[in-house]
Amino acid sequence: MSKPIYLGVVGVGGVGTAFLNQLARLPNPPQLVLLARSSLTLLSPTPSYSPAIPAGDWKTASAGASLTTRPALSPEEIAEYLAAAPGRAVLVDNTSDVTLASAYPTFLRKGISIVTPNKKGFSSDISLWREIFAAASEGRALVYHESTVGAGLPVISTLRDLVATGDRVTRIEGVFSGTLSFLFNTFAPVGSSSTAKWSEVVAQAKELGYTEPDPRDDLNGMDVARKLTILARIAGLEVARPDAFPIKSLIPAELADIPSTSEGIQQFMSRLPEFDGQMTEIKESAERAGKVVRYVGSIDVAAGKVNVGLQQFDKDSAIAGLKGSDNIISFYTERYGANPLIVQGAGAGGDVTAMGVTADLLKVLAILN
Ligand SMILES: NC(=O)C1=CN([C@@H]2O[C@H](COP(=O)(O)OP(=O)(O)OC[C@H]3O[C@@H](n4cnc5c(N)ncnc54)[C@H](OP(=O)(O)O)[C@@H]3O)[C@@H](O)[C@H]2O)C=CC1
Ligand SMILES: N[C@@H](CC=O)C(=O)O
Ligand code: NA
Repeated sequence: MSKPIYLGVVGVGGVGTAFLNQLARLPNPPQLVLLARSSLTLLSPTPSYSPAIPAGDWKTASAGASLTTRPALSPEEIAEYLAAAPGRAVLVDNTSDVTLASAYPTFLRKGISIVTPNKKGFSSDISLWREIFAAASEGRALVYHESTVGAGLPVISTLRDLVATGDRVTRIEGVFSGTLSFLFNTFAPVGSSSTAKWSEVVAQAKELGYTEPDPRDDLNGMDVARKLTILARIAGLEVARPDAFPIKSLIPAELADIPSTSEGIQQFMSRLPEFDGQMTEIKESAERAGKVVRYVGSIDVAAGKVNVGLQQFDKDSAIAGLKGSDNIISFYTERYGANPLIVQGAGAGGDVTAMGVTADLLKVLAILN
């Protein structure tokens, strides 16, 4: 019989909640011993690390006496708790927190594997990227982050397989943001006219759980830049930082300096309608050319160049015809020649993102067991 594996989960927002629901339905789930949000941590008592936290019913269980409740713990305290568990441990980070992501090397050196949709660890300064993978081999721990690009779509695994099997990836291009795909597909659809205002569609994307916790991280292009940074690094380019190349921002200059606090986000959303005209002009300029505008990215591996921004497309092109929050990612490689390997489907949303996280966890469990 395989030994129990101990699981810590941080973040219970849109993705975290969907992940916990999927975890609760697994036939042989790991022991959930730590569950944290920004203000609260729920722990199985030491030294037994038992009872486990019920993944599907943690809110009710948190009111009972059998679990320990603490305020927020530091990443180092979480790592210490998980490292002292009586078996291998895995941390699932369902936040977008940069401090936690910066502490992945600490977890990995202690032998704690990481599964996460959080882009920050893999797309910040390249020194953190290097430290993460060095720490993983030092601690014989695993790092899986499929949902950092294209949510649950098999983008990272596909690219890693291409590289590991010796194919030469020459170019990666497409639509990498579920939010921006939804915004343009709704605001400037092909085949029908839309009267929706830009700010209304942004509010809808936020409501549907497609945006980053601060929607400006989508609108300023940084979320796409982070995804391209991750893919470029896997393809072999040493991208120093996610802002190492030009990025087109869709944030009105007047709103760029509002702070990224919850009040700041509210203020941004309530002032966005004042600037709807700017996006209408971008949409109408494409219409005058008989085209539609979309937000795309590309990596030219041979030339070492990354591009992120708006582009006009023919109405019968694959990118113009995307629906909902769909991403489309084309891999041009030596083996695939002129016909790229294409991955397409929903690129944002709690359930599809959690699918990538849960599938990664299953891969880690299969290796650790
Ligand atoms: N939504 C999507 O479609 C996709 C999301 N992702 C990534 O998934 C991650 C989560 O996104 P999403 O669920 O939408 O975000 P949410 O804002 O819905 O949830 C974030 C969660 O993280 C918690 N949190 C934030 N900071 C900390 C911290 N320092 N310590 C403990 N908990 C913290 C929040 O706590 P509290 O509950 O107390 O506020 C909240 O529970 C992000 O990295 C995002 O980029 C990736 C692909 C797609
Ligand atoms: N906000 C992101 C979520 C997935 O990474 C997006 O819209 O693509
Ligand atoms: Na993915």
